[in-house]
Amino acid sequence: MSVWGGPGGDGCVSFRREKGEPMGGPSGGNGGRGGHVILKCQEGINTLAGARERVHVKGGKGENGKGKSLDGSRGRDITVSVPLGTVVRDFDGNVAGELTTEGQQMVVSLGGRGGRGNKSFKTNRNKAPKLSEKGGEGTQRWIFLELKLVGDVGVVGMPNAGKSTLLKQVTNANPKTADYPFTTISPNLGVVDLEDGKGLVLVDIPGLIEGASEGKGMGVTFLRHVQRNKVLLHVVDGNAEDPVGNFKKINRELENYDEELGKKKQVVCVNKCDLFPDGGNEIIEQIKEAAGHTRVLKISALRRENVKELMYRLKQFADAQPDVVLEESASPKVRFDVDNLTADSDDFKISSDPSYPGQWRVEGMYIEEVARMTNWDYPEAVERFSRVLEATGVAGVLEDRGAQEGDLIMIDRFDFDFAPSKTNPYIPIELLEQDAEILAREKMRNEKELAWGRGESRGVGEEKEGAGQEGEEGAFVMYYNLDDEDDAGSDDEDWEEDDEEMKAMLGDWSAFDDGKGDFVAQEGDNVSIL
Ligand SMILES: Nc1nc2c(ncn2[C@@H]2O[C@H](COP(=O)(O)OP(=O)(O)OP(=O)(O)O)[C@@H](O)[C@H]2O)c(=O)[nH]1
Ligand SMILES: [Mg+2]
Repeated sequence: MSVWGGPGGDGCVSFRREKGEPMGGPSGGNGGRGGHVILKCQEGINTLAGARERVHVKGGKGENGKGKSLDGSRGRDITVSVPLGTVVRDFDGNVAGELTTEGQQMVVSLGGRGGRGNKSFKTNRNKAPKLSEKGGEGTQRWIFLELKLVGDVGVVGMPNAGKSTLLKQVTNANPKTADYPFTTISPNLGVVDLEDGKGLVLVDIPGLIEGASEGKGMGVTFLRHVQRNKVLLHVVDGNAEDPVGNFKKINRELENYDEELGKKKQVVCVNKCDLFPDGGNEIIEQIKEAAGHTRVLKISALRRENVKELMYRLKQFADAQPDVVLEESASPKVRFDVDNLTADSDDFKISSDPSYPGQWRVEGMYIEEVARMTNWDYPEAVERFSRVLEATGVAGVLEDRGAQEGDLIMIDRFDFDFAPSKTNPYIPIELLEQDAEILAREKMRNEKELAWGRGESRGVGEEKEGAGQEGEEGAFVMYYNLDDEDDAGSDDEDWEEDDEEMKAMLGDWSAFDDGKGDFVAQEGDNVSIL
């Protein structure tokens, strides 16, 4: 399944315009974050079929920020319901986690961050910032879902031994049974209702043959399903040519597949005893000897002989065994809920090819994401990006490696000229701290949201791809509010006092004006940017 977090909404650049206050403060709202893609564990779903139908799942787009300091709303989270026991892996097969309890959620793809609007860039140094960020892209990845059947007892044995027949007779399941090997091609789960109200969950898997642990037959793919069962029920066809030999073969395969599986406690039933001329006692004795224990019972699955007795003994035995904790599920190897901006900003790589002098490729999750979120239409944003290059140390390393002014720098899909002397590194550390603060806040909010089980009310029926609220195109919004008295001076009170200073700072802002403003930058105007 390809999962793709929705893109974040773009931040907006706007300034308040009000009667008597032609130049209000910056009021461009932040874009909303894109919708996450979330897997949610739900009882009552028994297969991954629903999830499998959905090859591409994409979170909703965050709404763009608007004028009047209005932040865009968040893109819609998309929740995909999965059954209990779903294991989630990345493209390379690394386990990212496992969903085992009702309501448990896992973010498999984060929505992109909302871009900051210009109000967020306002500082004492720059009270009229003319830049905003673009919304971040959501992470896209392929994930693989696999259902680990969670049962008490794994039923193993040769093909045609009667495993499915037994399941059919004692549980609510109705698997196919037939007089040929490999009738069962995928695992079946059945619950035995024992009279005292307790249930016993049996997992019936396809028959195993010699060499199964090396991939022969079809059993090997299913052996991992029984790895977590507390107990194995080994079904032996007592009517086969060599029941004891078969019994040993299966045990060898289990052991070869996984040492732990080989050691797992077994209960053995010798099936089809209705066909034994001598009642099968001899076979029972031989198997007890081969097994090294006495948990061996003869039954006839078809005639339900001794079957109830077997189930009670199984239940008793299973209850006495400790729960199985598989190492794999205990420690996920990859995480899906981290985004690029929470990556370490110092973690970047610079490469150059001697046959292309003057060209440098900079790679790093953090710096690439900042580049993608930079709105290159705003000179201030470009300037800001240069400063991020300095603050993260990228510019310094480039210089150390011999990069010259005018060299081509490539970051993600962006190319630009290296201009070390042009950038103006005011307090670059503050710049990163400001970013770090925003990120930390956002992260906390996300975590809280997920902890509260946001989206719990969303049913399966709503799992369509959400369009989200599509934001307006373009991040540039001029907001004129000449008549609205109520708003006057509501947020940016300090603005009035600084009016003259502002005019000077605004530089060429009037170029964007529709004629109502009358500020024209003069040579020598102090234009400060952060
Ligand atoms: N006479 C007799 N036949 C049985 C008994 N149990 C199962 N069978 C028959 O054995 C055949 C195989 O049974 P299945 O339950 O399909 O065997 P399986 O172990 O699930 O086989 P695979 O799914 O191929 O691994 C069927 O024709 C059953 O009717 C029994 O106790 N007595
Ligand atoms: Mg079967």
